Amino acid sequence: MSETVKTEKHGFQTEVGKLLHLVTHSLYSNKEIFLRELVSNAADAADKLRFKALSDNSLYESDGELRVRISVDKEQGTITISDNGIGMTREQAIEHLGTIAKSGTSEFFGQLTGDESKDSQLIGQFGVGFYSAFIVADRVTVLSRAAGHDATTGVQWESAGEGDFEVTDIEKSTRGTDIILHLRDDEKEFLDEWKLRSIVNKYSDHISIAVEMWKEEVPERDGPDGPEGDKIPAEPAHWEQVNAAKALWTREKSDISDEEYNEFYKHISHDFEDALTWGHNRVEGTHDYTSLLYVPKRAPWDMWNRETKHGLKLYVQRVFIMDDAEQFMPTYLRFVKGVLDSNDLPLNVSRELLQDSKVTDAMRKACTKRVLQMLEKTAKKDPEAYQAFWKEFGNALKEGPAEDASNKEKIAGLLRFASTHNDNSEQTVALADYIERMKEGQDKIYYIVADSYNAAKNSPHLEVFRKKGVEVLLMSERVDEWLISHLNEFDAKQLVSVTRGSLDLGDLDDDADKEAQKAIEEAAEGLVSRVKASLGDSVKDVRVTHRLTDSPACIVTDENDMSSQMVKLMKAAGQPVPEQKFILEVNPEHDLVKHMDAEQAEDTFAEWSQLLLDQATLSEQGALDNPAEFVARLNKLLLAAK
Ligand SMILES: Nc1ncnc2c1ncn2[C@@H]1O[C@H](COP(=O)(O)OP(=O)(O)OP(=O)(O)O)[C@@H](O)[C@H]1O
Repeated sequence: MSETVKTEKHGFQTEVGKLLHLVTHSLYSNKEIFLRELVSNAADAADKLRFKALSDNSLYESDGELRVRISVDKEQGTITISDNGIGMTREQAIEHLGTIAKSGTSEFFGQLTGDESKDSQLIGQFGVGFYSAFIVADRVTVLSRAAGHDATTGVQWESAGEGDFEVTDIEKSTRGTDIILHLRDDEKEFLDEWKLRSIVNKYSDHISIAVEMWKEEVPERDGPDGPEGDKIPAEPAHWEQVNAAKALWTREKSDISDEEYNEFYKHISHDFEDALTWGHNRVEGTHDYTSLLYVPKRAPWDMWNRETKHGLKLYVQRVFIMDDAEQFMPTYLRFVKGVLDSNDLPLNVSRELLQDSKVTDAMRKACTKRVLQMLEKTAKKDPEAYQAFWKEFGNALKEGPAEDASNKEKIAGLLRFASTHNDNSEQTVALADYIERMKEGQDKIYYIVADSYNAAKNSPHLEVFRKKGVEVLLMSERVDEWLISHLNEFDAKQLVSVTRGSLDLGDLDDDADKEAQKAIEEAAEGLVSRVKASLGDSVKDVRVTHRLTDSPACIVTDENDMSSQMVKLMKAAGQPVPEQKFILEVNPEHDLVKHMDAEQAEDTFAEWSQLLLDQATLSEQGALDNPAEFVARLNKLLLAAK
């Protein structure tokens, strides 16, 4: 019976096609990373096998020495990266090498601009993995056989990196995967063994499995005493280990260079850029573990995608257990990458077991603290780098006070805001900076939350603060209202909204100020009760303002009511919200209010009152329930004033 070799053609998932196009057209400035990516995959395949073999030792097939081998064939113009890791079945090869499993992939491709330099940076954040092979190869052949499967179940996967790939059944006696790169004509420089060796050294030293390269036979040679002396014996051709093959985190901190830390970071994160900062710690005592945690420079493209996996790489006694162990990092620090190697957890630990383990809790607390300390250190030592971090990750950190009450004060110390102090939209002001600049007699931190930076900056509520030279934090991100509802104080100073409740400037107002306010209030009693009578139920209250100097009126949220920003957020989330009523504050010193006060006809006075309320609502909320009615009323009063 003749054997049938089943060959099938498959189209790539659309996104893979796009990714391949970008890989071949945008990544030419950093070609050598293909080796890092493929060796990384080989090391991952070894890790996965080691993990599976914990419960089924036969998977090693009496070959437990896991390694990656790199060889070149100058005549064929190929480089082969060969591992004896977990391998792939035919179905796995089709799925893993023909589709991208990450959620949100199509959104990612939607972000691409067509501008090659911008896009190549984006791909860096996306991670190209296996497809980086096509940077240097115009054809890639993958031969694989899954551990524990029969030699006849091997698969050959082949593609020229365009629309499709071909898979064929093959026999493969050895377990694992060979990736054969048929180099493009202009990439033949990578056939040079010394070049290849130096790239492997650069990228693979910290990888825990051996990376080996073929060393040709060295014939017998003369020794130091020349042709008459002893000969140096011939060295037969052999596979030579070219990396240290010691997991980086198991080494002494003092022996590891920044470059090595960064290479390892790129290995675990697939980032193209160096990390911003990292912390490497060995903990002994009640718990015994090593953590190596990195803060990236740039936010991943899918940081705001709820389904994105995040978390640390978990090892137990140096055996890889799982990727994306999210139990060790709170969500607001989801951008942290790294490795955790525990000596306390059992080797058969599962995600479920991690969920309610005391060991997990302790490590999570400690890792969270470490990251916050790393950030504090960066903020202190390198404010510029911290500012760059804040731009990328600030909005994630702002989720911290709500999620992690025990570290609230620490997180608050790391927050940065725009403020009236520098009067620009850059978020650079720390709460500690604010406190340092507080006025004599000031005991509170004042802030405003509005829909946009401009709305916050120009809000009438700031008038009195500007007049007195008191700084106000300007907040306008969606997450700010959420943040501020969980952050009531910092360094024992209360955080107070300038648009809420009655304004209490405490000792910022001196006795003369208070006297003057009292006099104005008394003089305006009649005016206030007229406005109250004409607006009736549409407001919660009417009173004389102490916040305004230039505007005629403003609306204020009552102390215990939900802020208007929060109402908007809840509405947007489809949640039921109570009807909102505001307190109208009027400024009797303003000419418009004086003019209105002098109006004898009650119905015209009522029109003015409504106009005042609408104006104040507009400048606070940016919209009115019935804008046409407002315009009609305004026109009527303008015409009457002719
Ligand atoms: N040498 C290999 N041995 C076994 N499986 C492999 C090997 N190389 C790739 N794969 C499989 O192909 C999948 C896709 O690889 P690829 O490098 O594109 O992405 P990834 O490693 O999953 O993701 P990322 O690179 O972003 O971490 C891998 O997840 C793995 O399942």
